[in-house]
Amino acid sequence: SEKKNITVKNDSTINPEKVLIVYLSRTNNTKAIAEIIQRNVGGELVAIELEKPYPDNYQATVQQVSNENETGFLPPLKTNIDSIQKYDVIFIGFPTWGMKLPPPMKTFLTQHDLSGKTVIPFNTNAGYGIGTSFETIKQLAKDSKVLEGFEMKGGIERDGVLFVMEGAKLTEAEKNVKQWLKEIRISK
Ligand SMILES: Cc1cc2nc3c(=O)[nH]c(=O)nc-3n(C[C@H](O)[C@H](O)[C@H](O)COP(=O)(O)O)c2cc1C
Repeated sequence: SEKKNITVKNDSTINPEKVLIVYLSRTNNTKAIAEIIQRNVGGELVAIELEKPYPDNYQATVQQVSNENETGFLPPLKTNIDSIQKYDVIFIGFPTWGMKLPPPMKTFLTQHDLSGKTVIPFNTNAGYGIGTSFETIKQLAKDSKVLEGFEMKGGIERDGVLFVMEGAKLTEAEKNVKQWLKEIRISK
């Protein structure tokens, strides 16, 4: 069988089987980026699901997330990756929530030992950017090598703009992701 390898900055080569792409996505924009990464790099794609999903209502979710951030509550996950040791490269995707890393991603980073691994963040947001999310990843994955992350504008749920990653926007996303992967020297 044909073995495909991807290259990282330090010249080591890794098997796509050692790549995990884990993501949180409410309206599927970050999911679309995760799928683009998988098409270009390979790897296993895993959606983060909660034991108790957030409300459908946007404002109620904003309020709940704000409370969780204030109290440091880590919402329990339904998703558990018990084979985390077999991965060397972990892409971590999420939307910006309240200009922060969404609480479920804090749960994920707290519950999995990523020391010695390469961690690569990616994000979509409503146009206000990543906030403190990438910084928080560096703090929570302090023994990992955290590479330069990817971000782009996705939906604006507040204004009723949900999924946007189709047509010209999807083409733009594909172009941007490919460019970023080249910059961080991750290629098939
Ligand atoms: C609870 C909540 C809070 C949000 N807070 C922000 C924010 O602070 N800044 C921002 O740019 N977008 C914010 N957004 C918008 C999302 O980041 C944006 O729509 C993103 O593309 C959604 O990704 P998804 O489709 O993968 O869920 C928020 C969305 C939700 C649901």
